[in-house]
Amino acid sequence: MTRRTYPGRLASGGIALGFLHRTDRPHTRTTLPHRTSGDAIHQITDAFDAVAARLLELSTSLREQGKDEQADIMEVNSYIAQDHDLRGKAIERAHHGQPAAIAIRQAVDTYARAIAALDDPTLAERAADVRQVGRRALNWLHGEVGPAPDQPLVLVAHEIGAADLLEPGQTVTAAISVTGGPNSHAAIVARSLGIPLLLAVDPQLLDLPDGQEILLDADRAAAVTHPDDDERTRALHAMETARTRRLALAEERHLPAETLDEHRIVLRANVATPAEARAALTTGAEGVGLLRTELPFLNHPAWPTRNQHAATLVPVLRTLTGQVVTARTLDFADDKLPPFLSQGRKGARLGRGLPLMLAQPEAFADQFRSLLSAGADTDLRIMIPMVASIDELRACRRLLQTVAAEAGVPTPPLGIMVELPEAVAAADHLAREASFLSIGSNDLTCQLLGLDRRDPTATPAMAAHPAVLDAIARVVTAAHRHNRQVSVCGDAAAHPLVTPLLIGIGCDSLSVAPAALDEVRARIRRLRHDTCASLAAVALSRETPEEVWRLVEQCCQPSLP
Ligand SMILES: C=C(OP(=O)(O)O)C(=O)O
Repeated sequence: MTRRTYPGRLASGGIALGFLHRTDRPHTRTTLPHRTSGDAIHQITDAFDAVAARLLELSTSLREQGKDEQADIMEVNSYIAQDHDLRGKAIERAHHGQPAAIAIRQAVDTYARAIAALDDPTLAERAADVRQVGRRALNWLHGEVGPAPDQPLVLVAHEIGAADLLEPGQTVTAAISVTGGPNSHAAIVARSLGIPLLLAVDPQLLDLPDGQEILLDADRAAAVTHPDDDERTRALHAMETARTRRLALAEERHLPAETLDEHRIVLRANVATPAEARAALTTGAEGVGLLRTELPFLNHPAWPTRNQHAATLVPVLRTLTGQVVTARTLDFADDKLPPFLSQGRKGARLGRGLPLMLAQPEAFADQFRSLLSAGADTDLRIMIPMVASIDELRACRRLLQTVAAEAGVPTPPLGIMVELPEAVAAADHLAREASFLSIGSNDLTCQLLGLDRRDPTATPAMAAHPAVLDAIARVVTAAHRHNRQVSVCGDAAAHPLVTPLLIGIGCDSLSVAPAALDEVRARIRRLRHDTCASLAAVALSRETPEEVWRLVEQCCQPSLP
């Protein structure tokens, strides 16, 4: 028994112990058991039908348990298994004489590769879903959908899928994957279930036999085979502590996000789907601080029409009836350009969302029309991304006023995202005319520090860089001079080393992922606003983010449950 450590990249933290179970062992048999009596074409159809039905069953059972976000993911996977294009590609190969398993494998590869080639990180993750569906179809053909062992499992795969983590009748304590990204569905599900997930491990791990004990240790971002007794005890203890902590944080949901010296912070959620909107309300969000509207259109062939906007907006806004909803207009930026904008634009400054939208006033007006109508039962606010100048804000307002007048409804509050250095420089003018300001710390940090958003060093903690803090402080001062509220809706709002600084600088509101709401609320409730203000003042005089992180660690680390 050799002990070995496999380092990786953490996509979901925690410590867990369990027995290795590989979910995607290669099929070695050349002949298939007779799952179906028909030819290859029938086998393909039956395999995809069986997978679609299984995933739908899984989705229904998750929905019955109130796990809507996970249910939605399974439902989407089931639609992939029903996709005519995908099946068609496999059937075409079968027509040319290929056996069902090979036809499915090749069709799935081609389909997934075509999606991944769009060079968009979000779609690359959808390609992973297609491969998972393909793997399930192949498993079905090989008769390998039996129940998993009744033990605490550490799932291991070349590429873990969300459905692997959700399969009922098994206890998954952790998962390890050779490939996959931190934004994959598997990573989202792992984080929402509190299952530690390690990515980018050495593929040699795949050669280990099922059933051997394996430890996933977030502190070391590593998996360890044959852990010793001390490691085992520590892991079991950490697992129990994490479970108790999640329950304790949830106990505070009904309490306001207020510091010990009674400074109130408005705590909202960032959402894009109805499932996230439901999760936000369940976890006590005071409405939505950022509704991302562009995500459904990243693979869209043309500017979305009014009806296409409505199809995506109505379900999520219906969930949010009566709530504050800060809806951001389409934000097609360099790192998320749909095909109809990407040609020849890579890296070009024009790739930023707002100039593109203003160059298409009819497309822009269509989104306003849909928002006004779909959001009629919400407390709707509209937010413009990537604003660089007062002229841009005025152009947006004129268009919104025209659309609202046509519809015979009042013009909703119109605010801006501050995520460009130009907006920081023009903060005073912008604050005078915008109804509210929201700091997009993800982009602003990268813009100010010259980082690419896909750069692994572009972490939310980098918002503690004194240059970024200084920019945020300027925006807050300008906004408060004009009685405008400032929110932060980038990921830094939820980072333990940045939240106290944002509160200390004077941000009025934080908007975070629904999964982070309990933790951020509990953190706010254990901070003092006056301490945060002194801390922020000192941080602004420091030179590096490392110095600021140390400062926060020393004076402002509340002990959460
Ligand atoms: C919230 C932000 O926008 P995005 O949706 O691009 O992350 C941001 O940049 O901080």
